[in-house]
Amino acid sequence: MNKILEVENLVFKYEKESEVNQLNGVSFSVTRGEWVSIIGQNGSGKSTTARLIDGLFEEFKGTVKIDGEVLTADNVWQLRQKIGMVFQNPDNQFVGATVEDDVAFGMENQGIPREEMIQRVDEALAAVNMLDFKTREPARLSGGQKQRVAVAGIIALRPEIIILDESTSMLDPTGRAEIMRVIHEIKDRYHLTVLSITHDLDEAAGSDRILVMRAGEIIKEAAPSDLFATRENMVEMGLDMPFTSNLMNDLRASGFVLPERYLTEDELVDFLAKNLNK
Ligand SMILES: Nc1ncnc2c1ncn2[C@@H]1O[C@H](COP(=O)(O)OP(=O)(O)OP(=O)(O)O)[C@@H](O)[C@H]1O
Repeated sequence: MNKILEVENLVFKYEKESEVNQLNGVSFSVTRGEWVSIIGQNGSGKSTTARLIDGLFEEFKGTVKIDGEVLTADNVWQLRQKIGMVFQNPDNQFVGATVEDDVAFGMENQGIPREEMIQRVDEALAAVNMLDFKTREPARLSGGQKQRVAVAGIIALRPEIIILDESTSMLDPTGRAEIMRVIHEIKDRYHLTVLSITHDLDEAAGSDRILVMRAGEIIKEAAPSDLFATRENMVEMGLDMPFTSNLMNDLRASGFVLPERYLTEDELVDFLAKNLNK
């Protein structure tokens, strides 16, 4: 299998003097084209892991391999071009005077020709439904609109790995689903890899694989259907269940016979539509 990302035994702490590590031996790998979600309680080390992969910390133990190359202080700028990271707070990533400048910014740094840049800016803004805001000032947008523009900036760059760190947390459920659909489409079209940190379990349910973090460690790695199969599993890890799992449990309690496995929202709707009409 072609591994685009391999992380081995990462140990990291923010403060040298501290006795507590924020990452305590994190290891996992991601195959090219995969969509992997990281979930876990607040403070479990999800964002720290993502930042470390993006080369934002110099001092850590363990190795990060991107596209087969070990990340070092010497190649961080070159390897970082393969990664497009969308942070939780979009305010920290706006640099341009207008939305279009902003989306173009990363491409300018990569020396992409002007004609192609203009085309990609329009394409990316259209994908996130923000084309009408092209000449607006980013600072005046709402939190959700800023997140859309931040996603457009990354889509336009077409990095090999997209890392989403709670990148849709300011959007309402419809907006969130819309952006996720766009990222899924882009991912498939350009065969990208996605690593997504999220608190939204319904979103995580759409991934190929889920990593669960607790106290700086990965405590579980599973396909969504296996992870969400039992409530005990999730409760034990201090997590809730996705919406459909909770709904399925309630329906079972009222006497409905449902499949044992986890169903996505669409699958559950289909199942109920077929079986309620009988
Ligand atoms: N800049 C920092 N300096 C010191 N400690 C930090 C810093 N950033 C995060 N931490 C601590 O590191 C630990 C892991 O934080 P991290 O943000 O990686 O967790 P997380 O799982 O992403 O949480 P959340 O879901 O709340 O975003 C937490 O205890 C946090 O308080």
